[in-house]
Formats: sequence, C-alpha cells, structure tokens
Amino acid sequence: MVLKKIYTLVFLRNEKKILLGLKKRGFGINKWNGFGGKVEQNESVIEAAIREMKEECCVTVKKDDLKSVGQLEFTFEGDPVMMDVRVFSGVVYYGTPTETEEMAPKWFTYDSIPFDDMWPDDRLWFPYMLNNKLFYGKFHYKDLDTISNYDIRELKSMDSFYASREQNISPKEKN
Ligand SMILES: Nc1nc2c([nH]c(=O)n2[C@H]2C[C@H](O)[C@@H](COP(=O)(O)OP(=O)(O)OP(=O)(O)O)O2)c(=O)[nH]1
Repeated sequence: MVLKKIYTLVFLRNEKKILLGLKKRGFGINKWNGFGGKVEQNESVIEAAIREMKEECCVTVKKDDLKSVGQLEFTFEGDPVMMDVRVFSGVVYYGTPTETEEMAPKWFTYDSIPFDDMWPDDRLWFPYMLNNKLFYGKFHYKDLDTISNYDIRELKSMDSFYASREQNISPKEKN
C-alpha cells in the first residue's frame, strides 16, 4: 500500500525574477527551492501554503493571490510514502522576504536559476511553470540524487485534473 503525504510549494514571481530559498535544515538541505511543507491535519492545502510562506520567509500571501499551477508526485526506492506536492505561483505578497531558521530567500532572474543546486527533477518541470503552463509530474527516485523514471505532462485545468483524480480514487484510499 502506498501512503500519501501532501505538501505545498510556493513560488513568488514577477516578470523577470523568481524567489527561491536556500533550505538550511531537514529534507532538501542546501538546495534552492520554493517555500512549503507538510499540510497539517485540520488545515486546507491553501492554508498550509500561506502558513509555510509566513514561517519560512516572513511573507504574507492571500488565498486569492495564489494560483494552483501544478502537482508533483515523488516516490523513493524502498519507501512506501508518496509525496504529493501541490505547486502554487503568486505575484502579490506583503512584507519583505527575510531569512529564517529554515530558509534564506533570494531573487533569481529566469536565466540564472541554480538548477545544479536544486532537486534534479526541477529542471524538468520548471520550464512548464516559467512558461505559465499547468503541469503534472511523477518522479521515482532510486536514491536522493538519481531519478530512475519520470513522466510529465501539461494540464488544461488544475480543477478538472483534481476532480478526475478524485473520481478514480476508491473510498478506502481517500481516508
Ligand atoms: N522543487 C522541489 N521541491 C520538492 C521536491 N521534493 C520535495 O519534497 N519538495 C518540497 C515539498 C515541500 O515544499 C518541501 C519539503 O517539505 P519539508 O520536509 O520542508 O516540510 P516541513 O517544513 O513541513 O518539514 P519539517 O518542518 O517537519 O522539517 O520540499 C522536489 O523534488 N523538488
């Protein structure tokens, strides 16, 4: 049986730049990434996305300013947990991105994204996000540095994608 954990991942962007943070501890340490983490019990995915932005880089984002742009699924050899990562993009935010114990934020121009110091899958799906395409990506890792197989596709709508997935999940799996 595959256990699923849901995570958020938020990228703030403007016309020229994207905000990344250098992860200072835990899973993905020393990698540049968007901001996010586990969705806790009794909170929605969007609430978790907003909470993690505040906790990790001291920035306030509002629900209506976050756009759902993709879903990523990660599995690792020998690990029964599937990480289900919900990706959001936003332009409007309040406050100044500030370093915390978890992340050191920095703006990058689109042609200077540090893919060599990011998760290996990122260079495969970032082009979708940067070109404003919605996407679904599924990656199986042999170890933390090596993708053994993957699949990515463009989506027409996140809502209809999630709705069709719901229909294909048995009631047992939903719990
Ligand atoms: N860009 C990218 N992000 C990823 C990948 N894999 C992966 O988990 N992430 C994201 C999803 C989450 O935003 C983050 C992992 O969450 P986390 O372990 O920091 O969660 P957390 O903050 O709740 O954890 P913690 O407080 O318990 O340490 O990394 C990946 O391959 N690429």
